[in-house]
Amino acid sequence: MLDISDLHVSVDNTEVLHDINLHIGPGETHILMGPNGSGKSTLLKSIMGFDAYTITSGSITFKGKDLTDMPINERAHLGIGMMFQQPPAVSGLKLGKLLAATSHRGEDAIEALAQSVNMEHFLSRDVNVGFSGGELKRSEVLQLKVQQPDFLMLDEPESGVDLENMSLMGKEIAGLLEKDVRIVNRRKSGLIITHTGYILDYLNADQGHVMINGQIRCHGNPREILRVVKEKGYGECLRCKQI
Ligand SMILES: Nc1ncnc2c1ncn2[C@@H]1O[C@H](COP(=O)(O)OP(=O)(O)OP(=O)(O)O)[C@@H](O)[C@H]1O
Repeated sequence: MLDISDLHVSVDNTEVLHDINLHIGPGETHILMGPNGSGKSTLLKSIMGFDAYTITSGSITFKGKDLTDMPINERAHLGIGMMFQQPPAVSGLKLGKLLAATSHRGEDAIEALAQSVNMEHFLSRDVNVGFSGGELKRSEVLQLKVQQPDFLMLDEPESGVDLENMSLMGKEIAGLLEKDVRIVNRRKSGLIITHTGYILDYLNADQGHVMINGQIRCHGNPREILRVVKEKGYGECLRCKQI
């Protein structure tokens, strides 16, 4: 589904990502870990196609199509969706209007989806304006439920979410990734950035990757990576090729 080859990305003329290679097949969920400032969000935003992130060499291919010169809206149309670490607030635009404008769903269908994540009272509020940390994340999940992307990128879905809401979020994200569908029939894929690994309590991930200083330095079993990082820190990921 997603193929990244020899990717180099610059921000403000400074190279942030160096020689990234990543393959995510249909139905697979991958976890991305790494220290603060190592380039994880930069990778997600480069895949989404934000202007500030310049691909200086290498390629990103999604469903066989080269994304390099494709605008964000076309990438979203092709099936890429993203939950931001810090979603932007949009004054003057109601959440309900945004959801109606970005989908073919009617008011009743949007209301039902909003109820499923306890967000029905937020449809008449400006997008993300004054939302609490947990409300922001539920708003992002709601937008993804409306979009139903084939490839989900989640940037720290656990941050700012209380335990009760984490359970709701975890189950919703597992649903978006079709974890209830048999693996041979599952088509939805995901790439999830996590520092804590709490999301792994709600869904199985197939692969884990560790990014350090703009390079993916380690691949392996996500839970094993989490255990080693908790016990020994990211330095261990530089010492071993494969956890
Ligand atoms: N728009 C930008 N302008 C300048 N520098 C940027 C920009 N975006 C990212 N960077 C820099 O690129 C580096 C990687 O940032 P990024 O947000 O990708 O890290 P991260 O691994 O997601 O970190 P964290 O775990 O703290 O969220 C950082 O040094 C950051 O300051």
